[in-house]
Amino acid sequence: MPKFAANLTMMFNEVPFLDRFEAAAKAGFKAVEYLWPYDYPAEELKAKLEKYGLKQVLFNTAAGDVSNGEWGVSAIPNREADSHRDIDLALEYALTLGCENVHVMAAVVPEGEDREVYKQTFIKNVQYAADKFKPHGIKVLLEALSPEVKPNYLLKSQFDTLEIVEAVNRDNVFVQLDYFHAQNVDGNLSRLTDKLNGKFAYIQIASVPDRHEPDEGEINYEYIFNKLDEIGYDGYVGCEYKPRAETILGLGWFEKYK
Ligand SMILES: O=C(O)[C@H](O)C(=O)CO
Ligand SMILES: [Mg+2]
Repeated sequence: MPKFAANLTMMFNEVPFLDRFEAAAKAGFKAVEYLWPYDYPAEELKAKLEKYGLKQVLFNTAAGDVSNGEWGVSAIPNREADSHRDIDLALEYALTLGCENVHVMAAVVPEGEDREVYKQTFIKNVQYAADKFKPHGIKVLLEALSPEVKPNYLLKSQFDTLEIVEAVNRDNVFVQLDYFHAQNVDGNLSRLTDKLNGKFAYIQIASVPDRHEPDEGEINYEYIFNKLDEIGYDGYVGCEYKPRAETILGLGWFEKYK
């Protein structure tokens, strides 16, 4: 049976971020993910995790200058210093929070820029992250994002991500398989899961097309969860969805997995 993590960036928005740890624990979650921890001292977040008996299972490297269209810097040429600074900071937070997975964000490739240069830049920076994280048992996760969510992001298809994972050639680098993006871009989720088996170490879920709870839309998540059990997937499943209404009202799907 999958192990679920509440995404505190997208869920429980009824309360301020620091109160979402309690809300997630009260709702029955034992693990949490969120996009970025950097607005808070790591020790403050660690105290929340300990108080509510939660495991931190994922967060991202910094997004960069979002107001200027950035969504990750580790694939941007001539920004290696920023990338390594973000990776080092992520390592500090991961060690304090006891988090074993860090999603190293790539970058948006502006129109007219050479995607190949961005790709080669990303490979080198991911190797840096992998080598820094390895001694601490921390995995590097790489994720493709659908153009609907993030136009011109370097990684679009799950196979773009797999190509980078294989080129990086480190044993602690894996695909972060977000079925919402995978359905929007690649489809054929059952066969995709088989093809990526052994190459992914983290899953995220949301309905398609509306990115809500996994009990609606075109993905049969009950079937997917059974498939993950069949292949022996023992990682986490992040609930990276926008609740239709108040979060707790949409958690009926979760009852049987608590
Ligand atoms: O948006 C997503 O699906 C990613 O998981 C993320 O955290 C930032 O793009
Ligand atoms: Mg995701």
